[in-house]
Amino acid sequence: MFSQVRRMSSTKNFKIALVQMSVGKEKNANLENAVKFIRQAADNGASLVVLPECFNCPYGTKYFREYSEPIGTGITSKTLSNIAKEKKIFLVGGSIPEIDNDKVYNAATVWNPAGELVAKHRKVHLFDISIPGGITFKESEVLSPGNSFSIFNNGICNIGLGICYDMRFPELAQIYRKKGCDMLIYPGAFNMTTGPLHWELLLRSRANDNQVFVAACSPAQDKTSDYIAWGHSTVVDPWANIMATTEFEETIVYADIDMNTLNKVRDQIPTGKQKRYDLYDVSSKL
Ligand SMILES: NC(=O)CCC(=O)C(=O)O
Repeated sequence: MFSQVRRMSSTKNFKIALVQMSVGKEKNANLENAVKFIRQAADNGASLVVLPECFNCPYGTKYFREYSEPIGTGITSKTLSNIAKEKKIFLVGGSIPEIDNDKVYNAATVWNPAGELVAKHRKVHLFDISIPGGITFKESEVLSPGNSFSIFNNGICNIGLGICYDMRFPELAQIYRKKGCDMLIYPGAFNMTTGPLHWELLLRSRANDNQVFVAACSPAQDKTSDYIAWGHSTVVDPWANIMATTEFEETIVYADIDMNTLNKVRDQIPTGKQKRYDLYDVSSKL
């Protein structure tokens, strides 16, 4: 029922690492910190390394334009490309504020082991919420939304990308599954109001709805920053089990991804084949 975008290898396993790093106001220091953790993750056997949302810039609308840079030619792209090539890994470069034709996007990049850019995702759903006594945030004051789906293949499976608030939209995840994805990755930075309530629930829901692996990577918590991140970088399997997680500290979260897990759940609870597309549909317009 679901199309397959591309299968490249008979290997069925790989190790993923989520770098829950501290992010401060010095862009160069953030880049150096990211590189240090990426090296460590690769040396510990990870072939796919993920950075958090906004890993080179504090998360806040007042910072996005100032820290923005073009993807491809900016210092962050060069740094990520070089380290992916040096360690021969796939690298999901969290997200950064990207500038393009004077518009600013919250954009994730993916680099292959040759250091080539293989995917870019601009956050599709902007984080505009207002919870009195909790949190008010309006990304759309500064950012423009992306308008596309973003899938890459790490030689083992197809992986769909979203950024943080994107995980609240089950349709995006469903379309990725329909397009043949076996894993979803969300660089993200939830907060102390919605994090405790929804972060794990959303990750496990997207995994369970679609029978896919889900990984979400947050910055570490910094109580002195304007925006206090929830942390809790997490990997969930297609049964909705939490495979690996953490709390607030700077650390790396590792998980061994085994595609046999995915085949088992899809055989044993075959919801993918039981959809009633004669009654309903969720479809991509692209
Ligand atoms: N950076 C974000 O998109 C935050 C999303 C969030 O906290 C939420 O509750 O959703």
